[in-house]
Amino acid sequence: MRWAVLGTGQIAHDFTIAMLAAPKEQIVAVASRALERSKEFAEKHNVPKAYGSYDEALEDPEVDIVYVAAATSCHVQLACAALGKKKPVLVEKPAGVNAREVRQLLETAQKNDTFLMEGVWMHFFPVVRALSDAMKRGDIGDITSVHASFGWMNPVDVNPGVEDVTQGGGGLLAVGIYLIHLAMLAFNGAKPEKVEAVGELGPKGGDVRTSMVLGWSGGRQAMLAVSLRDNYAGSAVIYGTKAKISIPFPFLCPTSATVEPYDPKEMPTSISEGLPCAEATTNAAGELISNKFNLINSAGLAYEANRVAADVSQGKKENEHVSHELSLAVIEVMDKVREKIGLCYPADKY
Ligand SMILES: NC(=O)C1=CN([C@@H]2O[C@H](COP(=O)(O)OP(=O)(O)OC[C@H]3O[C@@H](n4cnc5c(N)ncnc54)[C@H](OP(=O)(O)O)[C@@H]3O)[C@@H](O)[C@H]2O)C=CC1
Ligand SMILES: O=C1OC[C@@H](O)[C@H](O)[C@H]1O
Repeated sequence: MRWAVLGTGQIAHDFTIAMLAAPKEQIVAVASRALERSKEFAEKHNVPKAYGSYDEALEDPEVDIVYVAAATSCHVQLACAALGKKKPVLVEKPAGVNAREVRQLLETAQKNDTFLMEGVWMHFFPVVRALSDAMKRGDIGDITSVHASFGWMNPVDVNPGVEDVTQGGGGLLAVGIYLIHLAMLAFNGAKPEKVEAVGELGPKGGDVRTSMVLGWSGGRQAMLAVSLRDNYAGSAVIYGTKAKISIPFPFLCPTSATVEPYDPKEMPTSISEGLPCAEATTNAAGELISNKFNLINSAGLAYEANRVAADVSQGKKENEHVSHELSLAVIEVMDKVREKIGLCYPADKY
């Protein structure tokens, strides 16, 4: 498939590099609000076309599919514009800043009968798929609780965007989303019935530390924490009645996990799967690119891109693991968390 990337930031770079490990996929265009930025990006990554506006990329008949990699605050507008042109869309997480935006996006995809998926790449890691299968088989027993965290010390002066409310920033939407997805995966996709949260807002308005306790029927719980001010462990444990699953850092893009039965007669099982980008992958200039990602394990973005391309080729309109229903359920939980911690986005006013 021929992809256009909208945006030239950290994840746009990482996705473009990761795609070198997806030989059937081609990035044919990159678009930015500023032509000099898309030109620079195109030169660096050997992308044939550079556009100085997002709209130009959407008008390009040689673009089969659009990856919305711009700031969260413009996801809905850009993704709806692409869907309006009948271009299938992979939109970075979160798909929108609130449930109203995500509903609008899902309705636009349905109205245009065009593929849409929110880029919660965690679901496409082979380790996550294997764990999901193990849970469905009952290897862990009945799941009782999930404990997970992710956090880092964001240098706010250098990277204000990630916590800036005007860009849809804040720890909850940036990373808390994965925590909620993991918990819902463990509880077979069910939405929590109770949502409690404590949060702290930073100087750019976004939350910089949020802890959530989610409750499901039968006393099942998830204890989830995100921080942009502390190096949290970034690991996860899923407890069941027969065994526990441990996913080490970085749980949201994992290359390993362990299933440990409580019965001492049973042996623990290790699951591991390396990243798709081969050590020797090079760019057009023959330089090694495998160590040039901005973010951890970004090579795994190829898993997601391959799956999306396969779905689109098969005429699907949504993905089975990150369904429209799941995207909506998770943003509804995040809306409730935001209410508890007093986090508002400009788009909440409309
Ligand atoms: N899946 C994953 O692992 C990750 C996903 N993300 C998600 O990707 C998205 C982008 O994040 P990231 O790449 O880190 O962010 P960056 O700040 O690095 O890049 C964002 C890009 O968005 C474009 N943009 C459009 N409108 C605006 C605006 N009003 N303000 C600022 N930038 C704007 C800019 O491109 P230009 O100026 O060229 O138009 C900019 O380069 C977010 O939604 C984030 O949640 C982020 C990191 C990891
Ligand atoms: O989406 C994300 O996933 C990976 C993290 O390292 C990153 O900061 C976050 O935005």
